[in-house]
Amino acid sequence: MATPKEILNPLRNSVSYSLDASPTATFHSPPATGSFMASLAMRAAAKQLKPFNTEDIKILLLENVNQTGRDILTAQGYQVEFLKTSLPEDQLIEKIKDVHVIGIRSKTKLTAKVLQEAKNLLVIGCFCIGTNQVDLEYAAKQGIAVFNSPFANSRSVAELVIAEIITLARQLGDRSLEMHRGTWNKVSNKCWEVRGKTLGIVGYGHIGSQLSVLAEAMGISVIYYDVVSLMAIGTARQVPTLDALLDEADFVTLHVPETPETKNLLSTKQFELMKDGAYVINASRGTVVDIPALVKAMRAGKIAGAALDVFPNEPAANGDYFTTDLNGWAEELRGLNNIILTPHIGGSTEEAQRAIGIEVADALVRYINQGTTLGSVNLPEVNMRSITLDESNHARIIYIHRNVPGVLRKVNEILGDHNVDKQISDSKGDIAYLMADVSDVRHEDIKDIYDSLDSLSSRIMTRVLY
Ligand SMILES: NC(=O)c1ccc[n+]([C@@H]2O[C@H](COP(=O)([O-])OP(=O)(O)OC[C@H]3O[C@@H](n4cnc5c(N)ncnc54)[C@H](O)[C@@H]3O)[C@@H](O)[C@H]2O)c1
Ligand SMILES: O=C(O)CC[C@@H](O)C(=O)O
Repeated sequence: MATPKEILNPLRNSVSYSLDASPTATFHSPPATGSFMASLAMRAAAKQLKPFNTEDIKILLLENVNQTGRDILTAQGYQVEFLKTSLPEDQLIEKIKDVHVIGIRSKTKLTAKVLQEAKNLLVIGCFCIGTNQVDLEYAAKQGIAVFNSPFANSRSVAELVIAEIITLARQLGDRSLEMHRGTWNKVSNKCWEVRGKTLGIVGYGHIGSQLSVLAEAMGISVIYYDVVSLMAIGTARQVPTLDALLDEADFVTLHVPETPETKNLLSTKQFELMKDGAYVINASRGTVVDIPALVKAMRAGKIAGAALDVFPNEPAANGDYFTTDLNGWAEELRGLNNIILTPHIGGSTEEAQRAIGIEVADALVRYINQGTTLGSVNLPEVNMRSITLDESNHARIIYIHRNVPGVLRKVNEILGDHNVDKQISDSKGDIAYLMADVSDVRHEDIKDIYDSLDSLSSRIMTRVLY
């Protein structure tokens, strides 16, 4: 009968080999820890190997990523450094140099300049919806996967916008401020019910469509404009152009991504096209509204109120000032009536942040441990069933490469001497992602395979998991 030590050996053995060339090259299973019975129970329950040395994985989490995400990552045995704020570029460059994983939210700018310093970086987790803060193309060219949480905070944003629609229609912000200052000002002039009014939603995606349902429940008519043709929910109606929406809507709310096309989507011309006394809500990205033009339109009485949750330049941390140093028009904005200014809190609820923490951390673990790219926003989505504990001499080869002719032939020449159990390859633009599970491989074989793949001219990143 096998001794406890022998039973655990297959896991332990896999720790003994590593390549010096690159920390991204080879990962292997963690040593078994804890009592024998506990380890045995774990083995029996676990279906998947964790094919790498977890202690080697360094993760930097910025911007107060939720505890749920931190717990999942630390439970894997990764070295997790956690900071509540984002970092200025020079400090970010210093920190990113030796980490394998970085977790951010909307404020950390991962530009090409920053990413080119990240020599060990495997994967970026955006613990939010937006990925505009990351140079996705550059990351893909370096073989760095990017994951986000595409809809875990959509409902929170939609609920905030509902609150803002009523708050603006009833001038609640101003009344509350007056009371805080000791002034009683009971007015009904230009205060409205929302029932029977028209909400114009620009961008009918996850958030826009949620909002549509909530708004209709309050007796609001919904129209929407989107660059793609989308099925209307309830009695909402798609309109063919932004101008058509602006012409009809009492409230205009923006739910588009930050792209070159959405920059200043609402500017002087668009405000002129809107109904007199209409309202503007922006909880998408700060660049989507031309704020100086909004200030003018509000001063002229054309726009009766606005709610802004996002700004072109946002402070790095709580407690930082929101001043003209950051955005030249900050004082003018603050001086307006019936304007709600919030510090990018659309997705900031306990529910959303917990769900995002779990979703993104799980995606990171899957990618680190198994190479699965399902849900990646910049690499082709490739998934294969996990290597199981019964398959102790198997290795998973991951070869991220330039999508040029002849690569698969060369890869298969290298893998040809081995038993390839499964193989899958997919491409996205110039980048291709190949995953192959090879059985009956010895440590020497793994090194040969790694070295041979890594020397191909098409190589972007090679990883071997076992
Ligand atoms: N304030 C916050 O805290 C917060 C929270 C979550 C998301 N957001 C922002 O909201 C944006 C929208 O989120 P989502 O989950 O609904 O995204 P989504 O991708 O589900 O929907 C976006 C929609 O916008 C449409 N679109 C793109 N360009 C357009 C254009 N030029 N004109 C009209 N429509 C256009 C798309 O076709 C899509 O249907 C995100 O990109 C993010 O920047 C902000
Ligand atoms: O939490 C954040 O920082 C970003 C929230 C939101 O803008 C998103 O993109 O999900």
